[in-house]
Amino acid sequence: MPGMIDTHIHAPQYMFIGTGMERPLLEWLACTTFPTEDIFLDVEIARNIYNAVVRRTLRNGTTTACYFATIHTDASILLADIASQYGQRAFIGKVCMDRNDTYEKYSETTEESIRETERYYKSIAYSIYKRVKPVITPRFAISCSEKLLKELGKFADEQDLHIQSHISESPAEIKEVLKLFPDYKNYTEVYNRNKLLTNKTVMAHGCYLTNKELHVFRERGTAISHCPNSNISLCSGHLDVRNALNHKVKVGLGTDIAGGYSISLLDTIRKAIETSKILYMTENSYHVLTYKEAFRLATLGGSEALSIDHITGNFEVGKEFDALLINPDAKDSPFELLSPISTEEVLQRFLYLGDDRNIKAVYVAGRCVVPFISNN
Ligand SMILES: Nc1nc2[nH]cnc2c(=O)[nH]1
Ligand SMILES: [Zn+2]
Repeated sequence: MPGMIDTHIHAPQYMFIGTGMERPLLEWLACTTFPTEDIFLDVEIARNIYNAVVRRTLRNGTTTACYFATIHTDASILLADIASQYGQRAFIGKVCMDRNDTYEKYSETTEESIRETERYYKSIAYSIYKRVKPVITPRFAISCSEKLLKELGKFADEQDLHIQSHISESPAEIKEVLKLFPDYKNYTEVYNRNKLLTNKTVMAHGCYLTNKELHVFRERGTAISHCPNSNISLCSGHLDVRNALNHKVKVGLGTDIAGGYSISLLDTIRKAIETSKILYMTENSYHVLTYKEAFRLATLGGSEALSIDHITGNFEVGKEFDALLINPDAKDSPFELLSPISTEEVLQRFLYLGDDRNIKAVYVAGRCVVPFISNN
């Protein structure tokens, strides 16, 4: 099958995956996330965690990952180096934040953030990495001044770069954004007026976007990364994917490690279907996401979200070969194939029950990357 695409994952947060999800978003950021990310100033800690996260994502069939790193430029460059060594297709952002009232230690000055983003960009863009690209990464509106947003939007525009951030994830977050940006009519406008919504932008979550805001997303060609595990784990809300798709907004899937606790896009597929079933239970006219639609979101949908659907996402002739070799009958498989079943049923069973034990090999651009090619 085609390789899967994680359109939103925080590499440093792999350090505390599966723990600390008792608090809602803003408290979770202040108490768990910022203190952990802060220690990535130490590149040896970063090396250890980044090696582990790249290996684990690849083994689970993530051929393309769109990563947030931390505010630290050198550790972010190291993540790019590790992804490249293992042969993963990756978009990697040095995180920008010049405002952090909840954990002041973990922030930059506006000038530092801009200067370091340029240094980071140059280091990746002029490197030998063929399939690792830099992403302009304002963390979210709460952690950025208007000046920083404007400068980052300008820089992304000048260099024609990818952009990633978070939007409308939780009610408390939205309330804070509207308080900090009183001259803007909604959250979407904060990014749009600062040139941060383009057809190379991926915004995570979007649970509370209004139809008017979705319309702007459609007009700009901006994508949403649907992160259902995280949305549930942090009690943030639900994205109505059907409505986003009906508005012709590009949608991909994201694990959002470690707001989400599973690194596997198979889990994200399941949670996306389950979220849509929850919405159906409150509104019977709702059309539940089918497993085929969720499979598409994890593959071609992700490539559309990242504007790389001319390169990857399915097996169309002319694209690069990003693929998984699945063995549904693996010796230690988590499911059986007892009665004769159709290929579609095998796929469905793998999507619902399979895991990395069924993924025998992973290819990126025709090169076998699992079993691993790097022995870091
Ligand atoms: N889920 C999630 N939302 C955020 N909003 C700003 N930063 C983050 C983050 O690290 N994770
Ligand atoms: Zn996130």
